[in-house]
Amino acid sequence: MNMQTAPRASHPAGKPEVGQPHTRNESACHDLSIRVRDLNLWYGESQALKGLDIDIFQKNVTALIGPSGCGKSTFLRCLNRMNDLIPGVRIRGLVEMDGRDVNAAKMDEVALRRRVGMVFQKPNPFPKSIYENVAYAPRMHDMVSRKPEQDDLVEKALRDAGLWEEVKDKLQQPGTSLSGGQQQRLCIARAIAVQPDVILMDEPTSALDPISTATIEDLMDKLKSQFTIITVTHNMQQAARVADYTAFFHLGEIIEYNDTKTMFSNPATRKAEDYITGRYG
Ligand SMILES: Nc1ncnc2c1ncn2[C@@H]1O[C@H](COP(=O)(O)OP(=O)(O)OP(=O)(O)O)[C@@H](O)[C@H]1O
Repeated sequence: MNMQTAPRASHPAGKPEVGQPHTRNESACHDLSIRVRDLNLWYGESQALKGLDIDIFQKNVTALIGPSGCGKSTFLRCLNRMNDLIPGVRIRGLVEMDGRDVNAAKMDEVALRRRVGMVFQKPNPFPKSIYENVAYAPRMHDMVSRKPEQDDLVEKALRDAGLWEEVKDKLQQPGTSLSGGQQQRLCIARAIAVQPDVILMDEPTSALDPISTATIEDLMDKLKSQFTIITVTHNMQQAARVADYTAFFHLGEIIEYNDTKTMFSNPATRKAEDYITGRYG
């Protein structure tokens, strides 16, 4: 890992105050993908995110960990404005992607969601063929005009998602006819087909068997050369295996954020240590 790109604690001398996130040195931000400052979110009267500060780096895997209900999925949805679809949600604070305010009135939400793909816990292919699952969005975004171009794009996305060899002879079969692990790779192919900058993954392997899980983890490792990946996981071994950086959430706050190796070998806060070692949550 390039240490210049590693997140540094805002308190490099030692342990930060509990509740005070580590954030990266702002002077070296050439590889920054997402910058979040003082992000707060309320569902009605209930505050789910409290003053989040975090920098997320391009072409790395960042894992979001923490006990159930601490705000990981809510935070993920702030990055592609999916919370806008939930009635009663109020958001205050800054989310910048490549220097542009995601919540600005002039931000085109459709364009934003093209740049920020999402993969969910439960594989959710469209009720269409394998081919159409991948081809649909690029066509909608006018990324392809001719059929051969579209065929190439579908093949590339399926290859990049590690699924091509398994489906190349049955592209017209329904996406739902695949196994759960294959469906999840199809959803990843669908997400990457529009060439996003960022892929959000919300517990992408929690519905999968260990072999499919390992396949997706290997895939994440490969895909990070092309995409910035942010993943929510309850599986500590998975975070340790796949993530370059890890953020520990607790009760709507980011308590600790660091490179994964440091987070798992030498957590700076007691809460993160207790969670990682299974003494909490
Ligand atoms: N649509 C919603 N309406 C109201 N409250 C919500 C909504 N979604 C989430 N919440 C609340 O916001 C808080 C954070 O939830 P969130 O789903 O973001 O946590 P999480 O860390 O992803 O949890 P889990 O690990 O169980 O998926 C919880 O208290 C939850 O009940």
